[in-house]
Amino acid sequence: MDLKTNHTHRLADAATITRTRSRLGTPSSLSCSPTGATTFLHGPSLAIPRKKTGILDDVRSNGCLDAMRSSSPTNKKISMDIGHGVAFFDVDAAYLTWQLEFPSALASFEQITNFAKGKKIVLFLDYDGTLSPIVDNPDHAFMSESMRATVKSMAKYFPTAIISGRCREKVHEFVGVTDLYYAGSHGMDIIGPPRQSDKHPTCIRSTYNKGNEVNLYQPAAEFLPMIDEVLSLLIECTKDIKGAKVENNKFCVSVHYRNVDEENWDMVAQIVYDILKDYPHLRLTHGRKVLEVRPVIDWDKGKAVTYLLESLGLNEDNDVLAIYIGDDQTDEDAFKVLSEFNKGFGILVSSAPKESNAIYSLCDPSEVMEFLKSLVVWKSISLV
Ligand SMILES: O=P(O)(O)OC[C@H]1O[C@H](O[C@H]2O[C@H](CO)[C@@H](O)[C@H](O)[C@H]2O)[C@H](O)[C@@H](O)[C@@H]1O
Repeated sequence: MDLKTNHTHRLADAATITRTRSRLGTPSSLSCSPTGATTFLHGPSLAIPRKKTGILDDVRSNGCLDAMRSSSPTNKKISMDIGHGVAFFDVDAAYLTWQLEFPSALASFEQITNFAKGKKIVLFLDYDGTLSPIVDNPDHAFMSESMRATVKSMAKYFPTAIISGRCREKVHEFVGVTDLYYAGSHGMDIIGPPRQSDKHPTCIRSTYNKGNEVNLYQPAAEFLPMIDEVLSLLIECTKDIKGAKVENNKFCVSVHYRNVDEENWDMVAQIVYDILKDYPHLRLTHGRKVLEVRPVIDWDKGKAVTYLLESLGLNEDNDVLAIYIGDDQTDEDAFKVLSEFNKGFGILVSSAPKESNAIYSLCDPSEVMEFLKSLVVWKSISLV
């Protein structure tokens, strides 16, 4: 794809910032220099974007706000009068009904292992909301030591890959286990096993931890300058919205609104929409209280799973059982690929009913850990 002919690169374009801000009713006292530095012409006190009724039309009419509201649902506790008072239950009736369609992978463990007998199991694990609980500050989404130990023992028995929306280096740092494959930026930055014959031209053979040979695959490499530009614009244009946080995920950008007052979510969305109007090669997807800006290339977590299976020499193997565990909308692409190509199945981590391409469910990261531990025990016993 020739990006240059269709898009004029601009570094933190002042016009875009000014246009976005004025559309949102940001005071005219705020302007931005071409380098992205903000200048307060009349003092910084007016720097918070204000809403103007009737202006934020796009995000209200295109369903974006609805998607933002419905992202990251949590289970509501239900109360029941049991005679001596009120008892609270962690699961509600709707969740139990939903589990008829998406049975618990723990409750179905025997069924799963019966099916897995004699098969080569490969594990794909999402990070946020799967291995670590969702927390308000993305920089503090740490994994517990017991989860780390569990993932480490998983890797002794099964090829295991972490596939995250975060930048690869960051998720590697969070997980801190070396004997795994890592795919960051929603699968657009993969460190995988060395491949014998490679159809992908942008693969680079390199050495990694312990001097092992690996393959680095970055299918969106040419988008890097564009992503950097948009990152600067997003940081600049959202900086006055209390609670908004822009995260650099290398080949994508996350715009978090979890800590923004709900009445200002439309402003966050409109800023992202307005900026993306100038970038037809970038698109927007929704995550858990986060808007994800990413290249339009035909690549996602599902493609990353296929790529890794190919790299492991297992894509044509009928005895493979790939298990993908994830909680997010972006994990659905991987669930779908596994079902469509009959390579395995997805397990959705959710404490609330949700539509999904997964087959099984788990409630939260603690259940994920229990499931992984059970797999390790089952495998170690079967080897004796
Ligand atoms: O593919 P994942 O590993 O699930 O990454 C998806 C995004 O996860 C992170 O954001 C989410 O988790 C945060 C920490 O719990 C939470 O504060 C945020 O609201 C969630 O959206 C991460 O920060 C993003 O960069 C990832 O894209």
